[in-house]
Parts: sequence; structure tokens; C-alpha cells
Amino acid sequence: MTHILAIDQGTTSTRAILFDARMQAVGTAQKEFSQHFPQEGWVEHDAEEIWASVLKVCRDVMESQGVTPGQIAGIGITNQRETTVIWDRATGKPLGNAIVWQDRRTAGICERFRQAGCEDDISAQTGLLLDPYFSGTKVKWMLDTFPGARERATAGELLFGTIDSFLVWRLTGGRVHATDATNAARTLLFDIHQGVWSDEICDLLDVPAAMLPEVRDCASEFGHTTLFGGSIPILGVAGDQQAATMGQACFEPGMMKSTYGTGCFALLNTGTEPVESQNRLLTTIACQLGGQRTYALEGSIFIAGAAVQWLRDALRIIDDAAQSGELAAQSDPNQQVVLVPAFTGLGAPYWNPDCRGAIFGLTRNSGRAEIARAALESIAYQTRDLWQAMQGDWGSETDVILRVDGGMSASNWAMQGLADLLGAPVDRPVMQETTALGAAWLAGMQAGVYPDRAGFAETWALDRRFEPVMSAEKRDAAYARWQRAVQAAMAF
Ligand SMILES: Nc1ncnc2c1ncn2[C@@H]1O[C@H](COP(=O)(O)OP(=O)(O)O)[C@@H](O)[C@H]1O
Ligand SMILES: O=P(O)(O)OC[C@H](O)CO
Repeated sequence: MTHILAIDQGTTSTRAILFDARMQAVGTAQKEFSQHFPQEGWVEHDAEEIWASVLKVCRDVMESQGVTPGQIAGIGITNQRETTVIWDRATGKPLGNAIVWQDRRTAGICERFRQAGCEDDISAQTGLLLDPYFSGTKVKWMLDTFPGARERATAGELLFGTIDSFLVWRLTGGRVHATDATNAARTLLFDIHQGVWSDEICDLLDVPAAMLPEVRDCASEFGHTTLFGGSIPILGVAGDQQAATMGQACFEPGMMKSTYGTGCFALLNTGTEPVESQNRLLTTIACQLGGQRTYALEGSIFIAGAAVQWLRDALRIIDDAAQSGELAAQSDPNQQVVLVPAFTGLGAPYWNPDCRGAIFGLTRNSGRAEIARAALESIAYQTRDLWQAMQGDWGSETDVILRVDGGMSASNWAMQGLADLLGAPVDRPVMQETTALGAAWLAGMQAGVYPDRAGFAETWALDRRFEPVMSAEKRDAAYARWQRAVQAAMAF
């Protein structure tokens, strides 16, 4: 058995990547799927379409590489986190569309619990904040909205899961209803200190315990799938940002990665003790291996690569994402156009679900290039917000080098801009599919074919280091403009 199959179920596409015995990616298949925006601030996925995309990419990659199930030692699953599915235990059919992590429909529910004084207690247990981002209020909304759903969930007829859990259920033919600790940590229902579902929060949100998946280590047995013409064990599961943290080998306290996909998620490993943020960051589980939890501080930005998609799909000023850097490079350096990409509210450290996007500093000379530049710079400014918050929580005396990955990290222009606006070096690894690599590593380690943490960390290789070249004066002035722009957008 020479291969590991990683399934990376992301927000905009599903990928299957085959890794060989030396942890090299030897084949990839990818499929985009539909995004549904039924109302302002709502974002949904069709869980059946996601499932079909998973089957397709797995079959395609095995076929293209001529690899049979008998040659695959294990499957690792990694997924968009928080996105919520409820399905029927008997039929496996979803109750409705999945509510995506970006969806803001439960802002009112969050506000009601905040007014009732529940946020501190919820934060203390979960490490999260009362924001529609997390699964808990999405589950509540579904149970409140679909007639008879709560009664059926209480009777054990309906099951809840994040995407990993839904895929494990489907892949195992309904035999396993499980998730891993990193995905559980994003639900708002999980006590990250005790490593168990919180009865108190489940009662508060009226979520029946009978519908919750069993929580397992990231590398453990999640059953077998026989859907590809032979039996393959599922041996690894982790939320995509945590998988990327592992794929970047950020195993030591103080190591940090930032992934630029649809959104941007920066995780700083804080070791075996959770650190409570004083700067509106999240405390989360980075991984759980052998029953031992490692924690992280996380900064979550909702719009990163999605701003580039907006340039392509809504403004139509580029044909594909890679052109954004070329266009930005043509911009007039003397213009000071700032884009606040709060298309679905603002995440860390602002946590403002009602804020919407804004552009400042336009002149008659502002055009496509300046807008493209503002879009790419907005990702760097948002990372600096997180960077400062992390330094506040972790201590700024430590020299943290940021490891970057995700689709947008391919843009040299954006990564140089990031180093400039942070005033710190940015490291991009050779292997930029770190999310899939992390999931593959979990499964391969569990299968006994890949090395342990130390051996894996030695394989991390630098593609390019981006050193800051911008003057401190220019950097501070630019960042001050961004801060004013955010305040103005929130006041609008
Ligand atoms: N060369 C590039 N420059 C800027 N943005 C890019 C580039 N390539 C991809 N992207 C952006 O990266 C995102 C895709 O990254 P990916 O890691 O696949 O995301 P996800 O896992 O969220 O689906 C898209 O939003 C796309 O606009
Ligand atoms: O699909 P991505 O890569 O944008 O990641 C989504 C995150 O997991 C949401 O928390």
C-alpha cells in the first residue's frame, strides 16, 4: 500500500490529492461547486452537490494515476469548518442546504444571547465569540425553522455534522457518525478545555445531544469506505486551517501560519495550554493526537481570495485570479485607494456581522489597477490586524515568521505587499497544498507509513522568503489609513 488519498473539501471547490510513500503529491483532481446566496448575508451549499464532487474527484484522481483502493493505505479528510449540515439518519438526506460559515443569518440570535449576558460563559468554554460564523447558532436556526426538526433530532432521527462528519457518514455508508476535535472546536458547542460537548451550551441553544457526532483524535479510525471498488480506511480528519497548520509543520509554540484561500486564517501554535485572547482572537484546538490537545490562537478573516473572485466575477476587471497581481503592479503608487472587503461583515478582531464593504480615496484617475491593488492590499492590512492582536496576546518580543499557503499565496505581488505591510519576513513553502498535506500526514501517520511530527517537520522546504522593503514611515501611514477606513465602514 503505497499511497494516501487526501480529500480537501473547501468553500469553493473540492480537491482530491494522491500522495505517494514519500509524501509527494502525485495527482490532483478538483471540482468547483455552486454557491447559493438566497438572501442578503445568507450563504448556502447543496450538501448533495458537495458529496457528488467528493465522489467525482476521488474517482478521477485514482483513475488518472491508475491507483486502486488496494494501493491506498488510508484517507485523510480536511474541510471548510463550521459549515453546518443536518441529515436524516435513516435516509442520509440533508434536511436543507448546508449553512456556510460565511452566513450571517443568525446575527440576531447571537445578539439575543449576548444581551442575555451569555457570551463570557460561552467564550470561556469554547474559546469562541458569539458570532454567526460558528455552527451552534446555525444548528439552532435549522431546528427552530424546519417543522418538527427538534423533536426528530431529540428522538435521534436527525444528525448534525460539519462537512467532515457528513462525508465520513456518507463514505462509511452511515456506519460512523464522528468528527475530530478540531472541527468540534468550531461548533460553539464544544468545551475545548475538557474535550467534550458542553451540556450547558447545548441546553442554552436547545441542541439535543442525540444529534451530535462522537469526537475523536485527528489521527484515528473513522471507519472504512467501500465506494471505490475496494475497502479503504479513513484514518485522519481535521478542519482545513488546522490541517494547514500541521501541513506547515507549525508544531512548536510560537510558530504561525496564514492560509489565503476564500478567507484568511492565521493560527499561532500556543502549545498544550490554551491562551485566552485579550484582543478578540479565538482560542481553538490546533490538533488532538493520542488524546493530547495542542491549542492555537486564531485570527479569522472572512474575505481574502474572495476579494480577488469579486474582481473577476462582479467587477470583471480580470479574467483569472493570477492577473490580479499584474494589474495591481500597474497602479499609480501615489493614489491611496483603500478597500474594506466587509462583504459578509468583519471577522477578527472586529467581529462586526453588520458591516459591509466600502472603497475610500477614489479620484478621477482611479481605475481597474488601483481597485485591484486595493483588493490585494486589503488582505495584507487585515493580516496586520491579526498580527498585532497575536503579538498582544503572545508577546511581541518573540520573532514570529509567518508561513503562508493557500491559493492566493501564489501571488508574488500580494506576498511582497504582505511582508511590506507587516514589516516582517513571509515564508512560502515549496508545497503550497499544505491543507491536503496535513490531512494526508494524519492518515499516513495513523497507517504507519509516514513519519512522526519531528520527521515530518524536517521535510518542510522553503520556496521563497519575502523580505520587507517598505520604509517604516510609509508602512505606518498606510496602516493608519486602513484603520480609519475600517472605522468609517463600520460607522456607515
Ligand atoms: N495568483 C493568484 N493571485 C491572487 N489570488 C489568487 C491567485 N490564485 C488563486 N487565488 C485566489 O485564491 C482562492 C482559492 O484558494 P484556495 O486555497 O483554493 O481556496 P478554498 O480552499 O477556500 O477554496 C480564490 O479565492 C482565488 O481568487
Ligand atoms: O475553504 P477555506 O479554505 O476558505 O476555509 C474555510 C474555513 O475553514 C472557515 O473557517
